[in-house]
Amino acid sequence: EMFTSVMSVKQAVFAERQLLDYLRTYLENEIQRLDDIKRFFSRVTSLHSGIYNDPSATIANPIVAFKLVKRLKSEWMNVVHSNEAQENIDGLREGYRRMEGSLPKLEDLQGAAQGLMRLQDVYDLHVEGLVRGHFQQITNGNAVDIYKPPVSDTLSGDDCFLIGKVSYDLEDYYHSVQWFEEAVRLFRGTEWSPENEGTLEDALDHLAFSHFKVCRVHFNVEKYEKLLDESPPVTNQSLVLKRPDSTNLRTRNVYEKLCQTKGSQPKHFENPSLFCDFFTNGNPGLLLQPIKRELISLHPYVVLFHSFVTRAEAKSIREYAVPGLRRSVVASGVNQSTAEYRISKSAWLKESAHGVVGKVDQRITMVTGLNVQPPYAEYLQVVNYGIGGHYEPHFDHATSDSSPLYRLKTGNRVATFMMYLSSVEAGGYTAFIYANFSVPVVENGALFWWNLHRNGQGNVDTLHAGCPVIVGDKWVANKWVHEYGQEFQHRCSLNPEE
Ligand SMILES: O=C(O)CCC(=O)C(=O)O
Ligand SMILES: [Fe+2]
Repeated sequence: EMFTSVMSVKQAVFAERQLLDYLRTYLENEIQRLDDIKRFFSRVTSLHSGIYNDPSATIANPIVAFKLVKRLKSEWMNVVHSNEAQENIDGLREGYRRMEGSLPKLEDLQGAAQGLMRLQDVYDLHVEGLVRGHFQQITNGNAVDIYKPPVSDTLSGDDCFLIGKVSYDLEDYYHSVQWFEEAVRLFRGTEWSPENEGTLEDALDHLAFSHFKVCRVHFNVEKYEKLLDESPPVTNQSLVLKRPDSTNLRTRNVYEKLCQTKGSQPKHFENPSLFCDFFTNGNPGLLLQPIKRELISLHPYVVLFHSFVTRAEAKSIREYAVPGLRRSVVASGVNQSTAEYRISKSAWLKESAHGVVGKVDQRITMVTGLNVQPPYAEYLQVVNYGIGGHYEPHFDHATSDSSPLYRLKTGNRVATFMMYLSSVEAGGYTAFIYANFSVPVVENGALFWWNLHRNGQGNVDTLHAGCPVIVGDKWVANKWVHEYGQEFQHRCSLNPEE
């Protein structure tokens, strides 16, 4: 599940370096082997253009005759039946086999392809742009960069073919049509390569079937043949692709808009009850270095603390979490399971005695007044997002009595304290769907909000999401505070309105 965390993808770079070493050895051995054969070839060729030009005279020489017989009986056989080629390829395959455990699996390829398609959808990216390594939207007929990466790469025909194939296998013909069209266009201009999975014919074949599925009419053979013959790229202008509707279309539209923009985040000057200040919470520990507080929203109550952790603290928490990173799970009935809608890896830092984690816990208590010691809060959860990693709209608090969150026996998650432990080049906003605003990743900052009303009911306005990361290695850490132990900080109320 390498694709679920950029951290794990980074490790794949080392695996490929090792493979390069094996391939280099293989190539050197093969070049050596062919050089040896070439030497034999030249030697025998020169005999035939030299002393054998007068065969009757030469063959009479017993030495020459012996050498001819020996060559034909022995040397040719040794050359033709050499095992060296086999030994070389076996060596390469053995090296590859040793590496196999640390190489991506089929699910990683599928996950990475789906990550790209997720970016395409959520940020409304233009496929031709992606193929050229650009993150672009079409606005009034012009391609506009939403992010210009300093380093980039382009996609080949075969890359597009595989992305198309992933969606095709999932019967998602909306995406497969678009990617196969690109594959066809690119395959046309390039030669076959040994590393390719597909060919122009494969791409056309799959494109034709995808078209048929999208249009629900037979893609006529005539058109198909025309596609084969035509040399300029074929983009099917007549076909207007419609993205399949999802069950939660309303939240999807708002969610995607909030990922692309900050939404209707109220400006502080428009709403005087929103403000920024230096905050000590009356705590002597913060007197010398108050926290920069920005009140972002009143309903729900959301606060952003700037520079909540130092860069060094963020780094050591990330490093401390790496060995424990596992595919993130979500509550599913009484259990937990992995889900498409949460693509990341996470680690629970149970050793809160560890210096930095303890210090951060203390600081959360100073700023919020909340008791963050287990079992009144959960261990710190550190999260690293993957390729197009995201967390679709969800509540942090339990919405069903059977939720595994109640195992701590300290009630529901009354509040969330979420720290951004990295910056992100593009994407990855935290979006509050019903509240209609989003917060971009603020490196070393922390977001705080109450999940529950004072009456203990979940506040539906806290529905929130982590938008897909376009480019970057996004890390966050969650401290979820439970109801029990906070009675004096978050007083309860019987008022159904509170
Ligand atoms: O990554 C984000 O911005 C949000 C993460 C989140 O909501 C969560 O981990 O529960
Ligand atoms: Fe959340």
